[in-house]
Amino acid sequence: MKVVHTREELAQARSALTGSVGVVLTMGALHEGHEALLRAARARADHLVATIFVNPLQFGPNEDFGRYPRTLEKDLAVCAAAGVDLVFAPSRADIYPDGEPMVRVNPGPLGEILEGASRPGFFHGVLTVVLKLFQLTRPDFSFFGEKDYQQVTLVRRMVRDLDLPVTIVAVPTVREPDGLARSSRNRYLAPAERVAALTLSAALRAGVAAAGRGEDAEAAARAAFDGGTAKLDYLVLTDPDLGPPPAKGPGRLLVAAWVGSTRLIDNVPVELVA
Ligand SMILES: Nc1ncnc2c1ncn2[C@@H]1O[C@H](COP(=O)(O)OP(=O)(O)OP(=O)(O)O)[C@@H](O)[C@H]1O
Ligand SMILES: CC(C)(CO)[C@@H](O)C(=O)[O-]
Ligand code: BAL
Repeated sequence: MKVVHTREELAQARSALTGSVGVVLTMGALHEGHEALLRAARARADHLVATIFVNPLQFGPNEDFGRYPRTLEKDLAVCAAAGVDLVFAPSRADIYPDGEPMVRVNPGPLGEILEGASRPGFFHGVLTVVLKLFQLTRPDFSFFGEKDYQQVTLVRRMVRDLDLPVTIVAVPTVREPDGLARSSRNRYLAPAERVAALTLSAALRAGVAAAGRGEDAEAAARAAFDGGTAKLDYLVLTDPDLGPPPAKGPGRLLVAAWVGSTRLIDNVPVELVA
């Protein structure tokens, strides 16, 4: 496995890769969710590239950019075990040599709802760095987790609207045995918060069960959300493209909540029966 840090080193290493290239973009602190993306990519492409970069552009001024876990040595061991051929772990100056970019990707109206409403500018920052990392790594395939459902929805939309030559593959959410969606931010949780965090996935399960009985999935999920020490940000039923929910057919149930000072998100597919 080759590890490169600068865009020049990356360009050289990338041009040596012949055949198809699958890229997994991460912010590091790798866990089993990332490993699932790496496995899916390994199975689909001739070469596997992973990027590790905590993108300052997608963090708000009061968010956790400073304390976001940075565990490069461990991450490299995970990548090596997963069969990664090339890791790109750039510095801030490598990605943003002129400081903050003046030109950014505008995610449009879907970028202003849900995560975008709670984290203003978040999807401008995400899509801008995703586009830059696509330009630098030139993937045939790129793999994103459904845990960040709005993110993969917007990345697909960017690829379509801007004619990017890459196929986006969404990978189902990997969970802890008790249902909590794996996330790098779970490590912020104190033991009591770790218990409280279970209310996100429990609420979603209640919504899915209610939908199966022909009941209101969103109302049931809200009723099941235990606001003990968790504070609900949003809990919304949509269609698979994040539009208004259909009366019948596939939908998506999405939740975000604060558990102490940690903000967690989760979502599930839900089949609506009229
Ligand atoms: N539990 C999971 N299952 C599947 N994919 C995941 C999971 N967690 C993260 N991913 C995916 O891994 C990629 C990199 O995500 P990132 O490095 O931000 O990890 P994260 O655990 O989502 O961290 P954060 O705590 O910032 O949400 C994204 O495509 C993300 O959706
Ligand atoms: C896609 C991404 C790597 C862009 O910084 C990030 O948002 C993430 O890790 O999900
Ligand atoms: N996992 C999405 C990136 C973020 O929350 O900043």
